[in-house]
Amino acid sequence: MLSTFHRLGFRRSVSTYSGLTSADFLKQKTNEPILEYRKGSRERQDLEAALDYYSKNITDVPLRIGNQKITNNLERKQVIPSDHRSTLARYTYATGEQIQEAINVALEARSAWEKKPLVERAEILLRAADLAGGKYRMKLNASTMLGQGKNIVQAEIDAACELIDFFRFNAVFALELETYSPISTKISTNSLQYRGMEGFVAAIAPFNFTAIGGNLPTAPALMGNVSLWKPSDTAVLSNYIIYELLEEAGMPDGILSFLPSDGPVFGNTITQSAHLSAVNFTGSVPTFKTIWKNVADNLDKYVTFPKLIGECGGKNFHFVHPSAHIESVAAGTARSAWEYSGQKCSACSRVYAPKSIWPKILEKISEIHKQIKLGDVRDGSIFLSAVIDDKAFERIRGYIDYARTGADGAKIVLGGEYDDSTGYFIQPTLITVTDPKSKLLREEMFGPVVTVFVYDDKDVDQVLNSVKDATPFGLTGAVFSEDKEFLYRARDTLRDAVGNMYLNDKSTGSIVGQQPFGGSRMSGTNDKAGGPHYGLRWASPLTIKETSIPLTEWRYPSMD
Ligand SMILES: NC(=O)c1ccc[n+]([C@@H]2O[C@H](COP(=O)([O-])OP(=O)(O)OC[C@H]3O[C@@H](n4cnc5c(N)ncnc54)[C@H](O)[C@@H]3O)[C@@H](O)[C@H]2O)c1
Ligand SMILES: N[C@@H](CCC=O)C(=O)O
Repeated sequence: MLSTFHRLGFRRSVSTYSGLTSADFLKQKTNEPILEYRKGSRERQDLEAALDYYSKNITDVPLRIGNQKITNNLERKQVIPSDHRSTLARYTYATGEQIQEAINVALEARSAWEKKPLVERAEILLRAADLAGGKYRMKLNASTMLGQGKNIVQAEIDAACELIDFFRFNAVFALELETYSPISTKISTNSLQYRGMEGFVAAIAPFNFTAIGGNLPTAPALMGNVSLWKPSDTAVLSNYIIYELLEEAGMPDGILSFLPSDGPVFGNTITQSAHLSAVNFTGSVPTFKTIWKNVADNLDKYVTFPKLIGECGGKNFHFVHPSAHIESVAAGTARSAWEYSGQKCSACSRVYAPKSIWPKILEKISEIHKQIKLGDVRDGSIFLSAVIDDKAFERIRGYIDYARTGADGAKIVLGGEYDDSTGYFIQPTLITVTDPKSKLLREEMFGPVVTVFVYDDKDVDQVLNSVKDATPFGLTGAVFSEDKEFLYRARDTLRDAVGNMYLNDKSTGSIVGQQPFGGSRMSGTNDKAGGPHYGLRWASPLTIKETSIPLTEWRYPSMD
């Protein structure tokens, strides 16, 4: 495989901040290193310059359809959540007609793209990875920090490292798929081609991970598909920077259209097209259900059955056994529940803790809570910043106010304050409840709020069993126990309740190539982005049998 890249002129001369290039990656298959951004370092200075630039300049984001850059209107704004009077970018919504035009352009571009050798498409992603690691790294990080409310490290692990990893691992996993060939015999030569799907893919992205925005349209494109990319309204700028770097990496016109748009207008237009081949969605359960229902309503129209891939929400748990390592429960829970304001689909939002050690855990979490700083994303010392927008602020505030009434035996133990005068700030909050069926333990809040149910130690097995089916979700969960017999029993009991399980570790932080990610039940179709089989979801494999000895006999031997 390496020699193929060298033959194609894949050079080492690219400069990246971490020093790891795609050429190195092909030999080592390692994840993109996370930069530290210490004060005064080169990367910190460059990041601060990029933050300064985007803070002072409003960026215009066009629609991209084929070779057109459409900048009419630009009536919509992406604001900075921690300073919501400041505009980061201006953009416009694609109309239904423009989305239809993008479908036509994509269908036109599809045939030549799908016939290109996979290695040539992979090479574009590998070049894109190097651009993301070098020239574009600070643009990606600064736009993600300002637009999506991430602190330095949260932006770096997402917009730089995870994006780069998606590009590189997807490319290599796809090339590895191609190494399989079916058995051929004396009379027939058999082959399997990982053909792209007939039609177009609609890639619908969430706000919370820039890397997911980049992965949803490009993983299908790698496999020979054409994608309509609909970014989230609150991640338009960072997603467009990915579009630009892909263009620089050699992505031809028409393969990806960039279409900020009203969700229902986009959803209705793509599901009414006979040529929809797949939806690659990441976002909330209600939106995915709407899309699925739209597809069902249009089922008689389609040329091919559209594949529906959706990664959705969660109500992720930390289950603590009396033998658990207390510091690790406290640090893991504070990190998982509060970093990025609990806006990771995998964030811990419910904890089951035994009475015997809960006071010690709470003491440690309280110490952490005292040191945590909430503030503007440009302040390098913050742990978390504002939540994404006014709707999120209202939703999370509603849950905190519910807890404040004392319903379900709720008590706000840490945090509980909020203020949206400058930014959508919500303090990291910890609530205890006495009712194990409380909605605070069942519903996804998607904010920096964790709910704890303290159980009697003698009930540990009964509580473990109840966690299994306590919510409709099945995304992530963690068990903390130094008692290995219990740890593995819990792992087996909770097998259907998660797609990613953590033993003695927090429920967030999956890494491409290390923990392929996705959940089941209402958390999604569990296609494991970042894993070796993800590419298969975007192929419509074609099997070809070529016979060298003509078939002339029609009778079976048994007939004689
Ligand atoms: N499981 C995962 O891998 C994963 C990863 C990230 C986020 N998430 C989930 O995503 C959610 C947060 O993201 P969000 O707030 O951006 O989600 P969302 O459902 O509000 O929006 C997701 C996307 O769908 C679009 N949309 C809205 N209505 C639509 C319609 N009718 N048809 C087509 N598209 C439509 C939105 O504009 C946006 O681009 C949380 O529930 C989180 O758990 C899951
Ligand atoms: N891969 C991420 C979650 C993605 C969803 O938001 C994590 O596990 O931290």
